[in-house]
Amino acid sequence: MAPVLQINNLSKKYGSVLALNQVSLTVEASSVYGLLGPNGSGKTTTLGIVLDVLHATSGTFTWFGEKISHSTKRRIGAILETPNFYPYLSAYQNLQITADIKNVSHQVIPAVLDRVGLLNRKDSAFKGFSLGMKQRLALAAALLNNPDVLVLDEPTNGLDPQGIAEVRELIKQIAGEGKTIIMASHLLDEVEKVCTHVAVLQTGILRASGSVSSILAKDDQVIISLPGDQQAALALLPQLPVTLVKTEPHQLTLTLQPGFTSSDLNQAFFAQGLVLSQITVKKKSLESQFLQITNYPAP
Ligand SMILES: Nc1ncnc2c1ncn2[C@@H]1O[C@H](COP(=O)(O)OP(=O)(O)OP(=O)(O)O)[C@@H](O)[C@H]1O
Repeated sequence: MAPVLQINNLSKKYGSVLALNQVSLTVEASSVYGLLGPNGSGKTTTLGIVLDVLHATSGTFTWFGEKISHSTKRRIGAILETPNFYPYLSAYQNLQITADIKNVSHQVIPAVLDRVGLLNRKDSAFKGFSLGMKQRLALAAALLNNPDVLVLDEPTNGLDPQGIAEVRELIKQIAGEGKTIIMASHLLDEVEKVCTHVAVLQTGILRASGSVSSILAKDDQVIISLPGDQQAALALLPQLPVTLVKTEPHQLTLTLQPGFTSSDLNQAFFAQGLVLSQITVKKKSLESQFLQITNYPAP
């Protein structure tokens, strides 16, 4: 099956500013793909190009293996900026207008409002909605034509903690129904909580991409507690695919080479008659990984 979105060597210049520099990435079906990067790194530019709002200076992209067209656009729901709903009209009336623009039957509106948890507020005026409710209505509008993929630019920007939690939960639920989601975010924590895959952009350059878990898994540290003979443990380490990071009384901190798990480590010690009282895997946070990828000084 063709990927949902394939981007090949995309570049974009605004005058002398190179906003995107030869970016390539692949978004597979049913993933929640985060475009992560600081302000000005090219996230919105990337989304604008693939949604046909901006023109690339060079490079190509395909949706579902095809060039963008009316029929591929029908399979994409997007929120690039907070939509301009009419403040005095109700949620339902606003969606009627969007449905007419999208040429979708009004019959789907109650189900879509229910989907985003706003059915009980369908007759309330938009102007009285909280920011989180407004964003959920925007998601409802994007879902009206039952797209295969949702494209969201900073979907929780400006929301309070409750609104953030609501919108994140909703995105996860929508993803759980098999839809692909592509979202730009400058929030590491958000990408870590919501996304399955991530591309890290910095000044228009793709610094890293892959599954969030594979990026997080790099250089995980394992802390082992040894009530017994530490010298025997230290003597065993050179025979194992591990690197010793720190030695403390009754405790060693190690990194494991790919493919060698903490349970393999436990077994290797046990086979030598060394019993570990505790193994703790300390995952490298996405933040420290991100800082390393972008060469920012660690805090
Ligand atoms: N219309 C424009 N004209 C000139 N430069 C632009 C324009 N739009 C974006 N840029 C520049 O292109 C670069 C990438 O901007 P872009 O908005 O894509 O980044 P971003 O990662 O989405 O950032 P943010 O999170 O701040 O929206 C920045 O240097 C920005 O100043």
